[in-house]
Amino acid sequence: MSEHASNDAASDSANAPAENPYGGAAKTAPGPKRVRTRHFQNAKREGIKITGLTSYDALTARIFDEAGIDFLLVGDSAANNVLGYETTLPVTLDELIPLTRAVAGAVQRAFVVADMPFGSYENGPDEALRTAIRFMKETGAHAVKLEGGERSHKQIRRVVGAGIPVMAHIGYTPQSEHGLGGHIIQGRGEGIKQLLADAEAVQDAGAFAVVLEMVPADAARQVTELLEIPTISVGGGPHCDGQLLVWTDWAGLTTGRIPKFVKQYANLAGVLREAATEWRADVASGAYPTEEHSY
Ligand SMILES: Nc1nc(=O)c2c([nH]1)NC[C@@H]1CN(c3ccc(C(=O)N[C@@H](CCC(=O)O)C(=O)O)cc3)CN21
Ligand SMILES: CC(C)C(=O)C(=O)O
Ligand SMILES: [Mg+2]
Repeated sequence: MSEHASNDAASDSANAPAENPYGGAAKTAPGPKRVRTRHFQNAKREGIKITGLTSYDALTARIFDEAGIDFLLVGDSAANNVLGYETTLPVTLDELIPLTRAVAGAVQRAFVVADMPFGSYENGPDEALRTAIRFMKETGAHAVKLEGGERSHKQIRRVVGAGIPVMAHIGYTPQSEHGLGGHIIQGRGEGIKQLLADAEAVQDAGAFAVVLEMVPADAARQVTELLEIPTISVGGGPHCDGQLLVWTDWAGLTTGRIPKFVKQYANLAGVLREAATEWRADVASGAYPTEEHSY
């Protein structure tokens, strides 16, 4: 939703651009003052790319908001990236609520999406609405996201019917890793039929946007052309209406294996490791603290 090329960040050095004395990118992003669901629709119509990053805390939320990222997803990927679980399956609604509140409380412009965790909506529309209401009441998020296409149609419809915007998520759905048999690309070959059916289903149910995770670029292009609502790619190639990445992968903070679809825009793990090593040495040698850091 910015007029700027989406890879502006790549050309910025780690140092702050001159225009902002506080560091970081421009304080005022182009486009709307506060992003709303209609801006997602407008962006698709006008061919302006939508940008999203995950965020799990107030500090990163403020930075990404200032940089003009259009939406922040408080992903259940906090399971991996904050809480240290192997998969997203164990994380609970009670664990995600405080993280979501931190993000929603820190933004001025970005649209905040709360990711419904495994076990908080599959039982049916009543459970889905109960979960969505808790997120909206207790966190200040602007929308919820849940996984599944045809299988989640009733849940999406009920939540949307209560006035809560829903971002859908089809293709590879990490909460069903074991059902899908691993981290497997979806929508390949005959799989395109299910992907298109899922896409139609979530649009029909009233979702305002849909995440396409780990699907071939051509399949994502077909979905994007088929739907009126915007498609958001996470490993769905360049033809989608928007792009989303897990911030810790994108910023090089994740130290394990990262998916092939990620492009790293920084090396935070390296920066922090170096800083910690230097600080440890300074404390050992007495170089820190000096008088200027003492009372
Ligand atoms: N740090 C992190 N990044 C993510 O993208 C992410 C999470 N955590 N947690 C929740 C889900 C899980 N996701 C994943 C997890 C693994 C792969 C993966 O291993 N992909 C391989 C194999 C692809 C293939 O089948 O060939 C890859 O190289 O992309 C992809 C997405 C996406 N989400
Ligand atoms: C990978 C994205 C789409 C997600 O659902 C998450 O971060 O939890
Ligand atoms: Mg998720």
